[in-house]
Amino acid sequence: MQKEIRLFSPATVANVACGFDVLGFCLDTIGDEMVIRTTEAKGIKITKIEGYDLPYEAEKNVAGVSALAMYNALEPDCGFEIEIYKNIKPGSGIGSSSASAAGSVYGMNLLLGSPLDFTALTNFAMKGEALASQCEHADNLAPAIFGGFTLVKSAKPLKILELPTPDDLYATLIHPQIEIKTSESRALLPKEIPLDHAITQWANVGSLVHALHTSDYALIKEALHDVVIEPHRKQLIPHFDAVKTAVLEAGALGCAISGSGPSIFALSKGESTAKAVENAMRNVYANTAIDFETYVSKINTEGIKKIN
Ligand SMILES: Nc1ncnc2c1ncn2[C@@H]1O[C@H](COP(=O)(O)OP(=O)(O)O)[C@@H](O)[C@H]1O
Ligand SMILES: N[C@@H](CCOP(=O)(O)O)C(=O)O
Repeated sequence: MQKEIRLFSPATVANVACGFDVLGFCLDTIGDEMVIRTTEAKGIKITKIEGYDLPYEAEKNVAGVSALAMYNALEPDCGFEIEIYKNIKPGSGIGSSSASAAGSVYGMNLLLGSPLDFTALTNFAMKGEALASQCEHADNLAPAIFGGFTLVKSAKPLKILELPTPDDLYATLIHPQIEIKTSESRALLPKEIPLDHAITQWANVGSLVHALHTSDYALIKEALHDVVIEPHRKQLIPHFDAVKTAVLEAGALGCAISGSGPSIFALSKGESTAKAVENAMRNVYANTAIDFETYVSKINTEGIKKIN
């Protein structure tokens, strides 16, 4: 008998300022929907894509690549159809590719009776993510699958640490409607970094992890800085410095590039500050010719979930 499942697959913020390729958190209000269905015919088929123009061939769509990796490893006695209802614009910096790569394997696993744990699912989803970014990074996939804040302790072998989410922490995002491909934004980065920058950055990562554990908002504020990646990428994002200045004046704890951009995120203590930060972001872009969307979101501690 055919079985199907409908999922909400959330957007995510990777890097979280200081944690390039290791830190990420999951958003609440922004995400794709996906339907995964078992079929008698073997194999993986993408049968519907709405929202954005993306390839239907499983080998060219991140959802198909991760699904095929899992399918070939498990060799189940059914096939799967995938429908993607895309709300997250590809090339957004809020984990558009990750939502699809994670959603297909998460749904297949549920339909198969959950034989795999979240780390194994993330491992298969990384194969899909690699199609988009030319690199098997898990800093969007881990928060999409586990929920909350996550730290990728190592990618090979994959080890993910779940971090606590302070109750009153809110994210605000602005997404300028331009596309920055993760693969291109990664190509800009230096292969080596000065030791003093590395020292600052790993002190900030350690401090941010400690601050999340202790709900220390003052320390979150001190730790949300990126001296390694932001100087190289910020020129891709129009008005980045103006947004950062405006949101810090509006009371945000910190502000940085979301993933590889162009989205910019800020973290704030309390919803009213997060909304004031949204206004500050909007005011900067309102006087420009660039279209944009803004979002205020609680941190989503659940991750991908079954709906209906
Ligand atoms: N299901 C999918 N969802 C999003 N992007 C996809 C998908 N399948 C393939 N892609 C390709 O991946 C690229 C977008 O991924 P990426 O550059 O990492 O953006 P994002 O930061 O939004 O994840 C685009 O080239 C897009 O065509
Ligand atoms: N660590 C990666 C994260 C990319 O995130 P995305 O949302 O832009 O795909 C990077 O910074 O390259």
